[in-house]
Amino acid sequence: MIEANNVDLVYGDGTRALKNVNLHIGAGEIVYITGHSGSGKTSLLKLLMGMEYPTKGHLMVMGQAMKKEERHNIRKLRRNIGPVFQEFKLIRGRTAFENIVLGMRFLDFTPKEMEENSKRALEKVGLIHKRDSLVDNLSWGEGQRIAIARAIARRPKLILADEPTGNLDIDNALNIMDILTSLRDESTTVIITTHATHLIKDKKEGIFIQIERGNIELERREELGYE
Ligand SMILES: Nc1ncnc2c1ncn2[C@@H]1O[C@H](COP(=O)(O)OP(=O)(O)OP(=O)(O)O)[C@@H](O)[C@H]1O
Repeated sequence: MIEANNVDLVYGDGTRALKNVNLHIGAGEIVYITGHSGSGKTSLLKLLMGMEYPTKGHLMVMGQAMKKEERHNIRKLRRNIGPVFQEFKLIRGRTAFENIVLGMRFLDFTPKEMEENSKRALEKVGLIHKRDSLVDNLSWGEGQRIAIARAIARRPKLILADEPTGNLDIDNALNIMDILTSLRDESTTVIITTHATHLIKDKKEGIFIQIERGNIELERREELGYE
């Protein structure tokens, strides 16, 4: 699913945001990335989405080489990626349902599939009762859950969530974490960044990656034994 070999990311002003990153992440994994503010978490997700390109090294995402010359193909690859970023940019003046459907446009879904996928996504985030509410009237936490619904309704193979719990209170934050963790299945990989390590301390399976100053300092893989 993701193969990074000796990847560096240097921004235009010379900031070396990622240094020698090596990563091997398979399909159906759950990955938690932690690190202090400015450590490089968002930069890593930007590389995985093709919003930035490696300055050095090789990066493959779902079989696609992530480099500038491949821009056209990377645009197609994005159809299989569900981003959940902190500024979740819901479209005001529209309902929760409309926002989710708008996230599926241009993706070859039939109207019936759009309807069914949106309904399933709203159920998954526990907000089916807000289907016809204007997003303007939702709480911040509800808005974030609609943003997750919008990302998953497209049935992406890779979900990238950047600080998805923002400044939510602990109960809401844990709820969002649980929803995101539950999206992982055999074919769907979920990657979540957070600076709030207490939100993942009870997670018993997954790949735990710690980034500091652009370096991957620690990588731990935990598998849950099935009885
Ligand atoms: N477009 C840019 N141009 C120059 N430097 C940048 C750019 N974006 C990020 N940086 C720098 O790269 C480094 C890593 O930033 P990044 O946003 O990836 O960190 P982060 O771990 O996501 O931080 P936070 O938790 O605060 O969001 C920081 O030093 C940041 O200032």
